[in-house]
Amino acid sequence: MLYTEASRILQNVQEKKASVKNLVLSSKYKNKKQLFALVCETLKYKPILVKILENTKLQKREKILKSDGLALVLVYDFLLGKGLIRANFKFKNAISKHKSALQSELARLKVKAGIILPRYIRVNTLKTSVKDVIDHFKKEGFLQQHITSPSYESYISTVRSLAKNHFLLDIHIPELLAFGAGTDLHDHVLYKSGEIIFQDKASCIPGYVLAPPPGSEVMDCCAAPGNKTSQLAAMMQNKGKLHAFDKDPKRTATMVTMLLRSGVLCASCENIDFLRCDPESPKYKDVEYILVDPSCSGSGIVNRLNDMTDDAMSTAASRLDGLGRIQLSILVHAMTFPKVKKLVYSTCSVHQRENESVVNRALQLTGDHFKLIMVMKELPSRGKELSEPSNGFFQAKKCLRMDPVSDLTNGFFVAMFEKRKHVTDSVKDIVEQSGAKDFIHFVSKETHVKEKTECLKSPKQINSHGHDMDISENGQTNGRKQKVKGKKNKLQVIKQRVVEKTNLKPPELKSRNKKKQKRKHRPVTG
Ligand SMILES: C[S@@+](CC[C@H](N)C(=O)[O-])C[C@H]1O[C@@H](n2cnc3c(N)ncnc32)[C@H](O)[C@@H]1O
Repeated sequence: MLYTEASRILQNVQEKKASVKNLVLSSKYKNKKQLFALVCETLKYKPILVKILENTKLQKREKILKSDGLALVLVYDFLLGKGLIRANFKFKNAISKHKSALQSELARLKVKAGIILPRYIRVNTLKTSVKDVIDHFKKEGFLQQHITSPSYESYISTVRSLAKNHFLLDIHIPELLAFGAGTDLHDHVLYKSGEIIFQDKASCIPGYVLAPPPGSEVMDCCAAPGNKTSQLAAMMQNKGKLHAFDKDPKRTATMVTMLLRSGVLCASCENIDFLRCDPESPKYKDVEYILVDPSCSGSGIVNRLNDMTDDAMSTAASRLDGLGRIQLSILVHAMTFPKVKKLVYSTCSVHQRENESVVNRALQLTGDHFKLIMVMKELPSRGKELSEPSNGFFQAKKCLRMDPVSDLTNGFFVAMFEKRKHVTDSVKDIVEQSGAKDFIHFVSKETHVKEKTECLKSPKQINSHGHDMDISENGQTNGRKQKVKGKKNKLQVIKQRVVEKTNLKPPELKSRNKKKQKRKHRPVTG
């Protein structure tokens, strides 16, 4: 029923009869969340699924798959979704007979798009040593490869040619091993015991360059599921204090489990919104190192097959601007912690709006209190200059970009800041004067309301309590709709106040400085 219903909806969407949302809501299928997700994901991957169907001639071979919609949803779920666990025998059989043809066609298309990455593992030095792990793999028959010359080209070509049972000790990150693409170590004893951690090379760089020494006090603002947190703890040799925050309760719980398995003892995990965390609190008065790795569009992540899909949603300018606003508030908020001296900002996005633009604005909003530090100058992919940097001194080249084609990692961005030594004013005052504090306050509220609204709009919430709900025409429950309306009104009031006080609409803060200098600051509350 799920697959036939999803197929019917796909067909209707194709014929432009109605929107996915309306078709799902009017469907008789009970689990709207499941149906909505299946249709949306199939649509997202449609271009690659169509190619797979054409090249394997599946529809000609299996009469049951004559309908395009049904073939698409089944192949999607088999290759990229939940693996047809909800399908009946007829459907499962029709697809699994062609398992190897389908899988190799998917792999072939990935290779063609040049997006096959090696399998990177980070050795967890809290539990073992690089030497012991290498010896372990060698004993199991894996072959260690070595680069033939110290050049980056030689390194990349060695990584590119790694076979499944080959591995290389990375030349940049000392605890990192690269294995040939397709090496599956999920059942490996070292993974299960937390001695090795799956972590893309690019994602190891923020922690590596932040390099908190043992005994230091560190903050990981957006920490779950905790890969970078455990790396930071390893660099600190479990000595010192590591505050790990995440606002998502489920992800925080996953992080706690993951950190326990990794032998992390110096971290305290809190399920909180970092924007509501008070920099003046005595709890954080000694924090000197901060990692800011906020939510982003994920457009750099290769496994999502972004290059091969029509993922217009993820790149819509308005969505990127929204993300950029949140990322900027988190970064600037982190900069206001009184003792911070080194700060790293990272995303797995390829968009300037989430990367260089955020860095540029953060520098602007915090006066000359922070300077950009060159991130790993030995790596060739650098930040991209903005066409219109809003201040003169922004040097994008100091930031690092990692690129799937030239660096064999996910697309990634890293910027590093250092607090200037000569500054005497507190960054908090500067941020208040520049209007950024009002802005952060606004974004925090806006995100909160948006999240509530999104929850209501999504079919997930319609069914989430497991009982029939009073679904109105547009799919929202009447009582909950009222509540959101109330929250939205409240947000409008806050926005109005920010606009009145700052004479601009968040996030356009450029002219704020001049105007603010003429007036005395009155912080916005509420
Ligand atoms: C890119 S992920 C972090 C990945 C993590 N650093 C790692 O390496 O495993 C971003 C995380 O930020 C969290 N997040 C987003 N906004 C936040 C906020 N205002 N306060 C705390 N956590 C936040 C999200 O819940 C998400 O888990």
